[in-house]
Amino acid sequence: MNFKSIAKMDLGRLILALTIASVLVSLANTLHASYQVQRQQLIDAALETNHAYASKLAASTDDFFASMMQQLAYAAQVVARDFDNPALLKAESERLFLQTDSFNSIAIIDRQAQVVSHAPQTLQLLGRKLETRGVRKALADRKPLISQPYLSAAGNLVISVSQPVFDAQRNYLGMIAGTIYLKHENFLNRLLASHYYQDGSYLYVVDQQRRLIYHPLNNRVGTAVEDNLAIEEVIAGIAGRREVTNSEHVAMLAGYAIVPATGWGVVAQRPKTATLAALDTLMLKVLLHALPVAALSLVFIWWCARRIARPLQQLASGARTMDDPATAGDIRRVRSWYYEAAELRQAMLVGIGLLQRNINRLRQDAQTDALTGLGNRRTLDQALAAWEREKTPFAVMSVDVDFFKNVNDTYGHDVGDGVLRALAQHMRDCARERDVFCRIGGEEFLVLLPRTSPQVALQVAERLRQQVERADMAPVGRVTISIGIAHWAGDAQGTAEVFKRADEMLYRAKRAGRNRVEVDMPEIRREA
Ligand SMILES: Nc1nc2c(ncn2[C@@H]2O[C@H](COP(=O)(O)OP(=O)(O)OP(=O)(O)O)[C@@H](O)[C@H]2O)c(=O)[nH]1
Repeated sequence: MNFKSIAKMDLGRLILALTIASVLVSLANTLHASYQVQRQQLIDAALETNHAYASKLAASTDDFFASMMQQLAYAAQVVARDFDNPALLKAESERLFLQTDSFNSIAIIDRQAQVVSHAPQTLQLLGRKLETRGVRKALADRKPLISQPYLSAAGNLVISVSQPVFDAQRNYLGMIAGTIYLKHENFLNRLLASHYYQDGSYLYVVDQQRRLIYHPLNNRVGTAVEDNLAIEEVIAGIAGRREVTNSEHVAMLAGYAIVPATGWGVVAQRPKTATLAALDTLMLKVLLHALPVAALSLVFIWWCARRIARPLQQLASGARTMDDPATAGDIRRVRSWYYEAAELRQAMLVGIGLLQRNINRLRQDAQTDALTGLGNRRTLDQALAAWEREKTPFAVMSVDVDFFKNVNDTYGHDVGDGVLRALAQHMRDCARERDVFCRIGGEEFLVLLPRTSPQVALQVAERLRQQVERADMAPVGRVTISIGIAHWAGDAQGTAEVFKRADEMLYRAKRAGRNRVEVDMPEIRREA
């Protein structure tokens, strides 16, 4: 929309357009702000939830390991009483294996790394020397230990939890170890797998080497995860929450916590898209709730805009016809119910008053002969147009001062003007209100007498002639006039002819000796 088309808009439409624009902008702004706030809230809530959940699971896992340690410590005390008794070792290892489902296997190992008992028996490790890193480290350290993941003798990816076995004299006898097969079902992954949503949320556990201890995708267990800020922080001992990108390049909202017993990190995360999925529906609801009020306010504003614009529109249409006399009445009727419109109306009324007075004066000036104050040719034309239209019969008196040149020559032009003014006054005195007097040039005058018969016109002319003849026009003294009369009967014939005939009658009067009246009707002339 360019400036020209805006300039053609009326005030009501302008207010409405402005209001619609501002309502739309504020609606969009509200939606945008509300979208941003809701979005941030959803993200914060998801991060917080994941952090809380990761912390809870880290604590549960820690408890789980503490409980395992306790069980193994008790068993270590039992077997320490008679470490050379295979039946006792077997009974204790089977008890441990069967009584809880914490371990996938139990092994009792002497200080030469030889398996002296194990459960389940299907492992067939009895008498075998275990050279795994976990076993070597546990035997070397001689203290409670949770190992890093390693490949067991049976080829399973495992972690082992072990307690040293000391006899009553604090002699080191060996160790009792429980193993957890990371890729098999066990108590640990049952505990961790309880977190699994349909919306793509999941949880995983990494050790200090960034290796996955637990992951819902079993084949990823044992693999290392690189370039993940959440993992970097959690293995550095920092619990927290942040947005990360997972190995499949999906943006995730992650919360993470540390398992103190192992230094593992538990990471719970939810896809960002799933978290924000509800937002579009939420925004639609916000929009639907906001729309009725917005629509109602638009209707209300439209109504107000019309009421505000109406007096100005009426004043504007009045301004277009200020020269029309009816406009003042129209403007007076405008209901200017507010300050500016009332002021404008008042100013326009004053302006119209001035304009009308000026127009009337100009109109009058345009139709008035400046010297005599009688009408001029324009007045004549106007009257004729109306009478021709209405077929109004009229008589014409063509009046001319006799020997006026002598007056001018003898007394001067100014005195001549005075004579013309005096003559004009005599004409006014002799005629009626509705008659039209014009000075059409020099010392020639026309008097139009509507609805007047030639006889009556003759009487009027005679009265005028005699009055002028008797008047003392000092310093000139006596002045006479000659008059020619013609009549238009309101017939089809144009009025031009009647003036011609009135002129002819005037010249006839002049030729006949002046100071006379001649009528364009033979019978009347005879009477006269
Ligand atoms: N003072 C004055 N004289 C005017 C005006 N207009 C025309 N005249 C004069 O009127 C005179 C008209 O003279 P003429 O038309 O010759 O006729 P006349 O002397 O009146 O003689 P007749 O008409 O034949 O009786 C001229 O001298 C014009 O100069 C005017 O406005 N004022």
